[in-house]
Amino acid sequence: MPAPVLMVVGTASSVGKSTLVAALCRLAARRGLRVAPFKAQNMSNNAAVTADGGEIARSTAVQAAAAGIAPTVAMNPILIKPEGQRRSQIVVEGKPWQTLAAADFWQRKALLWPVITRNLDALRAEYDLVIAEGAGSPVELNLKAGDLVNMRVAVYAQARTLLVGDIDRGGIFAQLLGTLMLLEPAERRLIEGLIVNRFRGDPALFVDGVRILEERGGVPVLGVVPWIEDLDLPAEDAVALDQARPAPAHGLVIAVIRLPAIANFDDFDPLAREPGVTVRYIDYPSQLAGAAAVILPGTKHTLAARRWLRERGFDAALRQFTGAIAGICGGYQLLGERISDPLAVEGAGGEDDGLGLLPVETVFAPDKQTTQTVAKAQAAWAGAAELHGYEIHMGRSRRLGEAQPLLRIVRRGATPAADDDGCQSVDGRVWGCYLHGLFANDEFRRGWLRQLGWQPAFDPLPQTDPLDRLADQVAAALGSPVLDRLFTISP
Ligand SMILES: NC(=O)CC[C@H](N)C(=O)O
Repeated sequence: MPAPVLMVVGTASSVGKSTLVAALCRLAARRGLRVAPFKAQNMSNNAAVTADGGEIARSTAVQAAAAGIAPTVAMNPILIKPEGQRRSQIVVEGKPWQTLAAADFWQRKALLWPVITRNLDALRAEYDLVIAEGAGSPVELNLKAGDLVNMRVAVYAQARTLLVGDIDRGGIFAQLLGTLMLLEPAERRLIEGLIVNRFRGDPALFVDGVRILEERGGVPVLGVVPWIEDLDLPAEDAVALDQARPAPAHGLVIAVIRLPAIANFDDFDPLAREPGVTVRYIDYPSQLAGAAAVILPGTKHTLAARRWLRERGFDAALRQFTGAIAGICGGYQLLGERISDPLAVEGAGGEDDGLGLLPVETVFAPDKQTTQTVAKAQAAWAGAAELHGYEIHMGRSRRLGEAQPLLRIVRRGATPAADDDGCQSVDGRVWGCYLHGLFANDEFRRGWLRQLGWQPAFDPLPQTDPLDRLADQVAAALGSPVLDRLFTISP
């Protein structure tokens, strides 16, 4: 018997589906179930790399961590990575498939349905329970014919389906009842209940709301989940950056330039978590004022980001900036002298000068490098500990002349390596490399921060795993009888 599927769909994107799936994964795992997350298709430039070098959405990797398992490409068989200008790289089962304009993807989508069912079936054969996540709203009526990720998956798996709405953005009745109304009868029958997410204040004040939803909707409200402050999980996509309130500038300020098609910006979450450090996402050179360092993050479209930096006046501003300058992956490529994409691997390709802050040249290759990578830093401040991170890039960079590397790669996946990566200026003030996840390494992160003048005011308190905190809150909101029912695996 294939494992049952529990599915979470939402009334819109960013209503909290991913977080709820992560919470349910942790709660099911706590009950001893072997549980796996699944999202048929995700659109995000925040990616993770699996042990065998496949690329999947970061949010799915977080859900796998919540389930206590290592992520695999089966859990997110299709990942769409937008490059801007309505083009995206389509990653299928962890590897780039094609780079397509939106209209062409729409034409070719149907080819991908067997990929989705094959991977979902495989998870259902391996685990006791699969918790699947939809995308956006399941009733975008104009897009429904091409659906690969919402009710088509629910119907295929006959999934018990939860519909989540976000009360914080308002219109909760229209969100939930409107969505129910627009589902086809065969889809509607799969809806096991509603969840009201992000409720601020006392849920006792919403009892009338619950009654009205149940009367009008004809399905139970399974829980009113409170607004959870500072959850600190990696954001699913760059929408989160637009919603983030500007952080008050106190202590040491690190500016991160919000490049077009910004990728893997959760690289900087560990910096923001340090006491006395503020990470400020910036759009204009004037916002560099007061920053001790500036970071150029990854980007899915390096040459487009290059032009954007020039247009915004960042070239001169970065030359005049006296603090530290760091670049990760696409950001590292941008710091170099030259960027060439002769095969138009990204966008329309072409070539351009880089910012000229590191003696490095980058050429794009048709094959993508995606690996979990272990390295050692070649800078005294960074300490001697092994650094664990991951690489996701099409570009290959080489140092010019006598330039110093930043890292010595010692392992990629299971394979020992002995390559240099990255580059640092002679005075160490400017550096870049390909390793995402670098700042999650404590010795490296704190070493760099100390270089910038940071002195931890106090040792950070050991924190409870945010996934446990999240799971506890969701468990309290849903209650044991509901969870017992949702996690019943034999009919
Ligand atoms: N993750 C990244 O920043 C990727 C950088 C660049 N777009 C490349 O593929 O090489």
